[in-house]
Amino acid sequence: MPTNALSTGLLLIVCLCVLGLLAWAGFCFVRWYRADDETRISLRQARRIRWGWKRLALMLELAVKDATPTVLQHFSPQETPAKPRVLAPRLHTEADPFGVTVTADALPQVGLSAWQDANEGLRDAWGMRRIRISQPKPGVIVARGFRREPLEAVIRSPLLGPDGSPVCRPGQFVSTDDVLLGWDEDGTPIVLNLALSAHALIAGTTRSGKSITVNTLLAYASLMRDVRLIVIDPNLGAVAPWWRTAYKVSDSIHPDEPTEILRWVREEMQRRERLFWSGRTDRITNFSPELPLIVLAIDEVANYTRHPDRKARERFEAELMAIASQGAKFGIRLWLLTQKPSADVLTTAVRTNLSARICHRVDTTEDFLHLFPDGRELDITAADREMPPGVSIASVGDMRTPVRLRSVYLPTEACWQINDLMCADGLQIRELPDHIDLGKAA
Ligand SMILES: Nc1ncnc2c1ncn2[C@@H]1O[C@H](COP(=O)(O)OP(=O)(O)OP(=O)(O)O)[C@@H](O)[C@H]1O
Repeated sequence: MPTNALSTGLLLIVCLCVLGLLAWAGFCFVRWYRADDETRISLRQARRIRWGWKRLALMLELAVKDATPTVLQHFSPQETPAKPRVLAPRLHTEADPFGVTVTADALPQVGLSAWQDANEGLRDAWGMRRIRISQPKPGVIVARGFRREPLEAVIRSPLLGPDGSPVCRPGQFVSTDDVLLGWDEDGTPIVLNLALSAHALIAGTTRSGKSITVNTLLAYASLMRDVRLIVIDPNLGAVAPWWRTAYKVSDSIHPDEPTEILRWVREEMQRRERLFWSGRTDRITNFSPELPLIVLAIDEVANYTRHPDRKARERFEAELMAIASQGAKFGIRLWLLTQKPSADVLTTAVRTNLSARICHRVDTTEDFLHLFPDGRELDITAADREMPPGVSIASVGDMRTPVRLRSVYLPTEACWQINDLMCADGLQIRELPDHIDLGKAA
């Protein structure tokens, strides 16, 4: 029966619409549920942007009026001419912790310059602190709205939940996973891939945020099942939370004990050399628990390279140089931390091998130039007293130019909690040093 077929068809369409709506509602709920507090605020803002868009586009001359009659209007018997239609660019919004990214179609006569002219109006109407407008390809306009400045925000590490306790588990990561170091001033995530990266240098005066930055690195390295962590730290600051689980540790102030560790690393490099023959390769790129990537972090490296015991200092520097120049291809990643990156702390030969650079606030332009030799040509500097803790100038991975980076916030207390999880999982390999009594410390 045709009527029956019609009603079945209608019912099917209604069912499909309801299913579509349910799927959409489910998607929105999951997105909302998984978002952090700041992203939820941005999600609300994104909704407001979409709802008020047509009116706003017209007011800011980002819409065009089209007087061409539609097919229906063309054949309708009206005497009066058809009302022009408002054509506003189609929008796609994406929320993140810093604001909303709006991607829009460019219309004829409403291109990049029209959007740039409307920048102030958009900023006020959308309630943003600033909007960066770009045209990544012809026909597409991107308006990146910032509710808050990425460099001013305190951004919790993704390893922590909303209450600040760890939401990670031991062995969760591998060395090829990206480590989120932080965000640049445009809200772009800055990530580091330990397996693909090389050695690194982190500099900054006291209280500039070096430890918080290195906490992230040490935490991820500890949670990676194909990474072995070695930490040398005369201040017992960065190493303390990882003391019980790191493969090798030293808090010695004299260079001899660290030199022994470096020697072991070098011997390991020699052991790995035969893999080049069997694997017909010139570098190790695949890591596993049997052949782990070795992350070797040395805090306050100046303590060793400027130690008054000249012979001991030279032995340390010789080993360090060998690892810096040859270690990367054997699967060693050297991370050196120093307050002052000057030539008497690290020789140019060592420094040139540390290709990833993170420079927190430093005292002088010379210090900055030691990390970024072409720093005078950059319009950013870390020799800036106003630079807040946790912000640095960074160049990691295949970045072409250095960026301002706000490190994610992973406090030392949270590192201890992560390490407690590792110990509970049976990964403890040593006790805390004799003189440390956790009961008393608590
Ligand atoms: N990414 C960050 N987000 C928010 N606050 C930060 C961040 N980094 C550092 N801070 C703040 O700055 C303080 C000092 O940071 P941190 O201990 O890392 O400095 P440091 O350079 O290691 O100092 P020192 O050399 O004295 O150990 C922290 O206690 C914290 O309050």
